[in-house]
Parts: sequence; structure tokens; C-alpha cells
Amino acid sequence: MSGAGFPGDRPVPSGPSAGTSCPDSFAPRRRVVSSAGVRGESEIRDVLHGRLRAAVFVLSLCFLAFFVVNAFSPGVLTGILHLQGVVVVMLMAATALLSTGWKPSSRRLRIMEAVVFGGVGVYFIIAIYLGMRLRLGVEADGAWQLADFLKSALSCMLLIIYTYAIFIPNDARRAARMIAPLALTLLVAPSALALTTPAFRALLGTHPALSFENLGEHALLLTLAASTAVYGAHTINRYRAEVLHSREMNQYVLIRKLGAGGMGDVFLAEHSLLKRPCALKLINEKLDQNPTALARFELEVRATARLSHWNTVEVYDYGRTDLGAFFYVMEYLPGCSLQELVDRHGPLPAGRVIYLLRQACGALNEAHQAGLVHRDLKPPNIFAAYRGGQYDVAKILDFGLVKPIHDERSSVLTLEGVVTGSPLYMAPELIVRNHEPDARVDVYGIGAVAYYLLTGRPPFLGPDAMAVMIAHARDPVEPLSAVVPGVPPDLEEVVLRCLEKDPADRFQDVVSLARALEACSDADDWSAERAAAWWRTHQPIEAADQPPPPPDRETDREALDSLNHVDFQAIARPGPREPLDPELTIAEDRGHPARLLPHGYDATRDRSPSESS
Ligand SMILES: Nc1ncnc2c1ncn2[C@@H]1O[C@H](COP(=O)(O)OP(=O)(O)OP(=O)(O)O)[C@@H](O)[C@H]1O
Repeated sequence: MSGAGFPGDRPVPSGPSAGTSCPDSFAPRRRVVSSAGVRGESEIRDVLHGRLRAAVFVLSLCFLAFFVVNAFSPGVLTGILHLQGVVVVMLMAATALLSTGWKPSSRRLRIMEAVVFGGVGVYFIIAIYLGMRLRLGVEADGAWQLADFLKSALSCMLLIIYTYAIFIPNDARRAARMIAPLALTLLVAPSALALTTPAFRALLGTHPALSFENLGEHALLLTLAASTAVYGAHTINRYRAEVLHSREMNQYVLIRKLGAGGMGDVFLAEHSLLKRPCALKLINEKLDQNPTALARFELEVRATARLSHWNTVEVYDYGRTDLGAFFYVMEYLPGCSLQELVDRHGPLPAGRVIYLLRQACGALNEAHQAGLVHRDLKPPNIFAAYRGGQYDVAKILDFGLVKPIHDERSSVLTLEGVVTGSPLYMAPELIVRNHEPDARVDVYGIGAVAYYLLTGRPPFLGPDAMAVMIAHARDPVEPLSAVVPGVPPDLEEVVLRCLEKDPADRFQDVVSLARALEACSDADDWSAERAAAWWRTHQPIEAADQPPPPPDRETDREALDSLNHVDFQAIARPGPREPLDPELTIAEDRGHPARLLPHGYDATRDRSPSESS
């Protein structure tokens, strides 16, 4: 047991001065490598490259067909024919270029896409303008010819719009940004003609062929086509995203969903090469569009990655999927959160609370020494995990609200509403803002979590979030022994001191809090052995979450022998990958064993404190 009051056999800072006297000991030992993003980027590029090539090829065939038909039709302007010929040659050249080994960046591909479709739009403006002027000159049935011409121009434009929507991968917003100007090109030429040609103006709205009802119908059709094209692009994009999310995310294979939080879904996943299980948190699509939420997400990842304490969840990686969704990967924690532990088994005995929270203090001490305050400590954010062959290893996660103590920028980032964090466990100074939040906010958080673990309810309850927050700021907390008889007085005193309204009246840091917990009479009442016995009887950890068995030496030797006969060329040229089959469920496909914790677990089961000990 360390002098700072933190249990566990891992190297942890051993005193209040650990961080300040030797800041290097808190230097980041892990680095977040966003390799996933790198691979995702090349995948996006490849998808875009192939799709753009197909789109340009289809367009060049369509334009070639019209060029051939027009070349043999009388009455087509030579100027338009020449222009069409130029467009055909350019589209074919672009198809040929995209079919060579040339590997442009995504940005260049997007520029090329804009040039191709923008060029087609410009061609349409010129061709429609010239074509309309030509037909206007025909004396007898000019207006009817003009209307027919507009109708066929409309059909061609619909073909182009749908080609764009089907082939080019886009989200709805980007699809709209490209499709709307394409659709509007149909309005540009008639508007220009109306401005420059009085004869056309005279026909507009008066001649039955150019009546406003007729033109309005065209406009309606165009608007509907453009809207369905945008919606279609969005749907294709989302369906593809769902298929990808359901199976693979860069180099991670998703096995099953672990749960969902405020920022997004969490999946049990496996690195495809390392075969290491991990938890992958995928940020919500809605938040994806929100720069503040994204900044908060990155802050969460970076803040956690700066910490190296055994009782802080380890971050392995972060990046973006090929569709641009953010995710990060952390160590997978077999076990459950303290919230789930109390939900399933009722309030915890004093010794176990002390055992878990002293470890949490160790992790927080490192964060505080590094200038970070968690600010959102709550039972769901602390895990009782099975790690390194030990049970009840406390792990702090979700550093989403971590705030560097003197970082103005990040304090703004956490301000998405009036206050951030869970109202049930929130320190008064976060609500009243009469005091700059510092590490003592987390001392309050630990006290509130301890209150919940010992009594099964948070320190303050109320009809809504505001009522609870006001209670934190104003009302005296009900003594724990009044809620649950039998809470040891010394532990109750520690918890109530953590929950003092004025930070000056609390423990001034988590080191003194850990020492006070260690000094409680029940501190030695729980141990690694007791934890192991409890988990075995109450909630066995599945074999899938146990360390893998030692390797079979015979198999190893065979594997080594086989290395002498490796077909390196085959490795350099991997065969085609099996297509994704959205019908398969992830778990079935992976042949993964059943869940660690069954869904629909009866929360009222095993509720008595005695049973949970
Ligand atoms: N590293 C992990 N290992 C195992 N399970 C995890 C891990 N991280 C999260 N989970 C589980 O995934 C679910 C969602 O976690 P998450 O942290 O997003 O929830 P939350 O704390 O409610 O989120 P938030 O604080 O953003 O509102 C929870 O049930 C949690 O138990």
C-alpha cells in the first residue's frame, strides 16, 4: 500500500509532491497515433477515384451518343456541334486520365469533379442559349419548337443530375451544393435570353407554348428531381456508412455494441492485425457537424492520452472513418461501471467503496498534477474492471469534460449550454460559478460518487436538473446514515467533507482524500482476493475476456516452419476481399462468444448490500 493512500501494485506517484517535484514523471508515456485516419484518407480517395471515373465515363458515352445523333440531324448549329465535340473529347480524356496509374489526392479529385460537372453546366448554358435563339428565329412555330427544346434540355439535365447523385460519394450538404447550381443552369440561359431579346420576352407568359403553367411545371419537375437526387445521395451515403459501421472501421473490426452515451456509441472491437480487443467510441453523426462537439471530442482523446496512470483508461488510437465520422479507440474493460454495479447488486460495502475510490484518487492525482480537472465524475464514468489478472481495478473514463486548469479555450469548449457535466454529481462552484473550478471539483465528485455507492442514491434528488443543481448549491446534504443505516461514521465523515459547499472546507486535493479513506476503519475490509471471490460468484467474467491461453508450442513451431515457404508475391498482391454482407450480424460473422453482461438484466436482482459483499 502506498503512502499516498492509493491501493494497487502498479507504479503510481507516491506522495503529494510526486507530480510537482518531478514533472517529467507525468510526461506522456503513450502517444495517440491517428494511423486510422491515414488509412481512412486513402480509402476515401480510392472510392472517390473509382466513382468519378465511372461518372465521367457514363457522361462521355451520353455526350458521344448525342454528338453522333446531332451530327446527322439537319438544323443543328455548327457552333453547338463543335462545342459538343470539345466536351466529348474532354470527357474521354478525363476518363483515360482517371484510368491510368495516376493517383491524385482527394482534393485534386474533388477539383476535377467540380471542373467536369461545372464544365458540363457551362456547356448547357451556352447550348441552351444558342439553341433557343435559333428556334426563336423560326417564324411559324418558333414558340412550340422552343418549348420542345427546353423540354429535351430538361431531360438531359435530369440525366446529369442523377448521374452525379448516384456515382459521386457525398453527404447531403455537399450533394446539394453541387446539384443546385447544375439545376439552376437551366434557368440561366432563358433568363439571359429574356433580358437580351424583346421577342422572347413578348412570348413569355402569353404564347400557350411558353405559358407560366407550362414553365412552372418544368421548374417543379426540376426542383423535385434535384431534391430527390440530394436525398438519394444522402441515403446511399448513409446505407454505405451503416454497412461499414456494422462491420469494419479502418483497421478495427466491430464485434458488438457495448452501449451508447452522450457523445456516441461504444463498440467492442478488435484490431485486425494485433487481434487485441478494444472499445471503440464512434461520435454521433449529429455531433459530427458540430465544431464545438468535435473540438470537445478531440480534447477528450488528447487529455486522456496525456495520462498514463494504471487507473485511467488507456487510449490507443483515434481517427476518422472513410466517411469522415470521428472515433477513438481505448482499452476494453471487462467488468462494469460503478453505476451498473450498484444497479445490479445494490449499495456496496464500505471497504469496497474505499478500495475502488482510493484507486480513482490515484488516477485523478496524476490528472491534477498535469493541470487537468475531470469535472464529470459520476458512477458511469468509473469502471470496476478486470485488468492484469485482478478484479475491481478502478478505471476512470470519459475525460470529455476534462479542463486544463488555466485554459480559457477549453473552458469555452465545455460550455455547450449553461453548465456541463451531470447535475446529479456536480460541484456547487460549477453551478453558481462563484469560484473558479479547480481540482476540488473532483474531490466533490468523488464524494458524490461515494454517497451513491454507499446508499444507492445520489446526494441530491429533484424533479428536474435545475432543482438538483440548486440543491447542490444550497441545501445541506442528508447524512448517509440517515439514508442507509450502518455506514461507518468515519467514512461518512470523509464523504460529507468532500461534499462541503465551500471548496475551502473540503479535502484540498485527492492525495489527502486518499489518505483519509485509507485511515478509515474499513479500509482493509476489501482486497484483491475478496474482489476475485465476489466476481466469481456474482458476475463471472467470460472466457472471452480472460487472457488468452499460452500458445501451443507445436502450432508455433509449425507456424515458424511455414515462414520458410511464404509466398511473398501473394502477400504483395492480396486477393480480392470478400464483399461485405449486410445480412450477417457482426457477432455471428465473427463467431464471437456470447456477451459478458446480458442485456435486459433484472436491475432489481441481488439488491441487498449484504449480498454484494
Ligand atoms: N472502455 C470501455 N470498455 C467497456 N465498456 C465501455 C468502455 N467505455 C464505455 N463502455 C460502455 O459503453 C457504454 C457507453 O459509454 P459512454 O462512456 O459513451 O457513456 P456515458 O458515460 O453515458 O457517456 P457520456 O458521458 O458521453 O454521456 C457504457 O455502457 C459503458 O459501460
